[in-house]
Amino acid sequence: MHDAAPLMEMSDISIQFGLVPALKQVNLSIGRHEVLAIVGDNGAGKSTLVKIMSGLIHPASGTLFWKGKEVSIPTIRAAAQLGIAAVFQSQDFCDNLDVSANLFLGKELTNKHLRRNDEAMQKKSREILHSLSAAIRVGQPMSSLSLGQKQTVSIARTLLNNPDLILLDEPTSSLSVMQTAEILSYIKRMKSEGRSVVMICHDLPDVFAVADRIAVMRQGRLVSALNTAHTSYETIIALLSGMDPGEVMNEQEHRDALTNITARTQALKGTRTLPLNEPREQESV
Ligand SMILES: Nc1ncnc2c1ncn2[C@@H]1O[C@H](COP(=O)(O)OP(=O)(O)OP(=O)(O)O)[C@@H](O)[C@H]1O
Repeated sequence: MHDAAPLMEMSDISIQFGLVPALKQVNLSIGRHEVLAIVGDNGAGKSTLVKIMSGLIHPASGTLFWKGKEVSIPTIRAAAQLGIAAVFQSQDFCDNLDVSANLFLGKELTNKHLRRNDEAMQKKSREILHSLSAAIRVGQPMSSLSLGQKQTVSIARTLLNNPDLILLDEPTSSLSVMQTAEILSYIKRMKSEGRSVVMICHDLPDVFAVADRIAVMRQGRLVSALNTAHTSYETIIALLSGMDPGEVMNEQEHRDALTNITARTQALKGTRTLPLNEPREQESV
């Protein structure tokens, strides 16, 4: 494994559902300690891409690298073993159980007599919620939680295995302004703990509030992946609406986007070390 390699690299990833090409030769890297937002219209391929990262579906072609090493991610369990955890939109909770029991749903801790160890689960749940600064009591019934608090529990669940990469599918959709602010603060906190986060998001203010880079997808292609600090709402909207990257990017964006692919390939082969903050483009068309 190469410490300087990106956390994950997706190279030439394609997949088709029947006659529908959902992803077409997508090249995308996820840096260490990076928040990457994926934006795009309905059907652009965002969820499919994230499902491939999470082991839910498998690409028809292309290669995945994890910390510089080629991997396949055939199952969610394989993803978890690598250090990848995901929150998808439909989360199953048991409303009759408390927060701690829901956090450990399907992964219950047991004592030496193989009985469920509620005390240990509550202790760990408290630690995780505290690490997020979430104001939720572990003994609270799930049914008493707001939508935002349920989303918090979903995110807390991902932290059980101490993952390096957390995948969030529209984590702020349907949330109030305050709830959204809370979820965004958790994303920042996870990054500050050294994790990387990939989030699919339709809301550009949320994207600009937390993302280090923004990957724009359209019709199964990655149009561009831009440093948030060097781009604007106008550029992202223009890319989303189908304009050519060359037409809408400013000089700095161009510089980011043109960082040469050879360096990236050399880094993958271990022959050159890319600094972590160096943009890893061309992650585009
Ligand atoms: N299981 C599937 N079977 C058939 N077609 C699928 C399947 N999953 C996705 N697709 C198709 O693949 C394309 C990409 O879908 P995907 O869900 O990845 O897009 P998306 O960008 O996440 O869209 P949305 O924002 O609406 O969730 C779409 O045309 C979609 O209809």
